[in-house]
Amino acid sequence: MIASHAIEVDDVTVRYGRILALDHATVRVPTGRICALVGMNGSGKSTLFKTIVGTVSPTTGSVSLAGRSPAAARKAGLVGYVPQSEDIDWSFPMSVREVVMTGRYGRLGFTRRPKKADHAAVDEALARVELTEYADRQIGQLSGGQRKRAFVARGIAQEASILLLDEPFAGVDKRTEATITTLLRGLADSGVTILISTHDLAVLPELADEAILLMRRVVAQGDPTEVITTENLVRAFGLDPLEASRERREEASS
Ligand SMILES: Nc1ncnc2c1ncn2[C@@H]1O[C@H](COP(=O)(O)OP(=O)(O)OP(=O)(O)O)[C@@H](O)[C@H]1O
Repeated sequence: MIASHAIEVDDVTVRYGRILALDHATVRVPTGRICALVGMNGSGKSTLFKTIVGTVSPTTGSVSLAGRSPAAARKAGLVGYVPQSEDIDWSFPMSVREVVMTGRYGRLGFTRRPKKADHAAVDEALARVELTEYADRQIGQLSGGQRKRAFVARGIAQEASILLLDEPFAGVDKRTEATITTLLRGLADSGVTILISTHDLAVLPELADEAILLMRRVVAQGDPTEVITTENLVRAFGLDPLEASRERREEASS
């Protein structure tokens, strides 16, 4: 049976020593939907991802992915994770093709030797993100937007049924943003469940079926137009959003 919610996060609290990063957060993402996770710096977005992937253990609550624990889901290759760019060592001597092939590792078996089907899956994933001509470049020799697309290709090659993307639009231009959005919509339409963290409220109407506002706890979750209200933004960001963007402009120009 297919679970109606591919991602179920129940009452999860995470502490790093004395820092409370997530406070009794409950999140549900329906199968085949795109859900945007919105929150200010330090609101717990990456921590939520790490808890879902299973690299951070909650002090309260639990996570279920298509009915499995994070460890079991990871072992079964159900979850693809596109981390923040800062979390990746771009000087690592790996080509784009090799990075995308790491998405197949869970399927390669004992010998770790890719078969014809694995090469075909990697070629197809590279084509879908329009990186075929960059396949043999070292990953550090890509632009910011191409780097994001390389990791999205890894998730596609993995044939993950749950895809987590941490800030995929940070530092990318409008064209790449549109390419990634179209690609994600196609994946969701084929049944992949997608959770994306973003600061960019402007992408939400095009991108997301659902939105979650996070401020250590879940301030609101649901239809983006109902979640992204001035009242909720003030609760999540602590400032009137117009005021916040004015402050950011002033900071940038000073
Ligand atoms: N390994 C860690 N050790 C201690 N504190 C941490 C650790 N990782 C995160 N934190 C703290 O936990 C809180 C939540 O951090 P997290 O990275 O989840 O936020 P975020 O919403 O992803 O932020 P950003 O938008 O800046 O990436 C912050 O106060 C952060 O300083």
